[in-house]
Amino acid sequence: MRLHRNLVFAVIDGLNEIFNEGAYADKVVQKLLKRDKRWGSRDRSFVAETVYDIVRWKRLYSEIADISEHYSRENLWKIFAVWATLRGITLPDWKQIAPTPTRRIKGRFDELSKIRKFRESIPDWMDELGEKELGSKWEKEIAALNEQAPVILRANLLKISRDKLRGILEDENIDTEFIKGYSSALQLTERANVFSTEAFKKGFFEVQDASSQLVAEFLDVKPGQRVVDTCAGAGGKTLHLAALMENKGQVIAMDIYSNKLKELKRRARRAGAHNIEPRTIESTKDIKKLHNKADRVLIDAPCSGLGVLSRNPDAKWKLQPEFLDKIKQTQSEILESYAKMVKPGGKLVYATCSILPSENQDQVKAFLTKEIGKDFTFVKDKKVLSSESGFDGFYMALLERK
Ligand SMILES: C[S@@+](CC[C@H](N)C(=O)[O-])C[C@H]1O[C@@H](n2cnc3c(N)ncnc32)[C@H](O)[C@@H]1O
Repeated sequence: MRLHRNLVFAVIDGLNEIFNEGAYADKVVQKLLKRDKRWGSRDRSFVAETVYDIVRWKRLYSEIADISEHYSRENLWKIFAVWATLRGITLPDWKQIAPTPTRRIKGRFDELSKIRKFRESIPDWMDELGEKELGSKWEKEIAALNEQAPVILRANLLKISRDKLRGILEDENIDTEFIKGYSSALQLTERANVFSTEAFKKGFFEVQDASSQLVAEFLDVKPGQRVVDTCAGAGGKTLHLAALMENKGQVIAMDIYSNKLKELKRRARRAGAHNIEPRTIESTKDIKKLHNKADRVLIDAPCSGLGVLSRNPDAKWKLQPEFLDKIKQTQSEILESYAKMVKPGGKLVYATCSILPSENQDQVKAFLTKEIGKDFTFVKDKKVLSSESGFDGFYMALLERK
């Protein structure tokens, strides 16, 4: 592979923003891809994949390059040289790239690969926490979370069947496969920019991981019901709920951030989902109004996101143990408060994209001992590990109000 100067410079600029300015990798990559209109799809994938790769393996590569905390441009070039060397790419003779001893890099790689926190490129605290919470499963799980996530689509059954969508995408040169056990999902056989397809513009599909597609189904919604999606965000699961309800009944989509709900509205228009009512949560009054009123409540709780590291590798470096303590407190408060919206006989799903029992089954157990929790019976739960499913790590529990 020959390295192109303007592409590698784009990568270095992107890493600088992510490592030094606290920018989110997905936003940075989105911006970088707009930098040069002449870039073809291979150039764009080089930029996106190299940035993500280096973010994912930041700790390992930094150790190999002997870099401590300071990510000066000079150090970013050193990390890039490690990335290229380990991939067998011949380094060009550019002044930014210092002479790089290939044998030393490979030797350091072999040596560091014997220690999990380096091999899997994660902070010490995360490795300790993963082992404490998941025991012997952690080793395989963190390895799976370091794999590049596949691109999965959810066919929007309000507009098209999964079979038809597959054919339409094929006509646009995008090949997909069905995934057994996931009724609306299509997996891309090769990465492609699906957002530029006509099918996307017409609202025929959403990009949504296969594990995430299990959540709305777990809530067992029926057309005509009143469903509250309490942490709706930009609406990934709201749109799925609307489709499962065949546009009949009402989905109240709530979140504390109105800008996310604005995006949800846009997506709902594209998807042809007409039964969604976004409502920003301004105060507890907005929740109280709905006490005992919902047939179904979804709590897709804010969480550590440890189940989706494949998609968001920069979370390894952004996440802090203090945040985890805070978010667990929020999860417990949300569960206790929002459960009151379920009417007698109604159902509640508590879900996270975390793999940690302390954010998942332990939260549900604790909830069931609270005053409101005693009104509920536990029906079932599903713990999705990335190492077992091949998709994002997720948790979902179904409870029923007596
Ligand atoms: C896991 S994300 C939701 C993802 C979304 N359901 C989807 O499928 O795309 C959690 C959401 O909870 C929201 N949130 C955080 N604290 C909240 C609270 N106290 N009440 C309601 N929503 C909250 C966040 O803004 C975020 O959008």
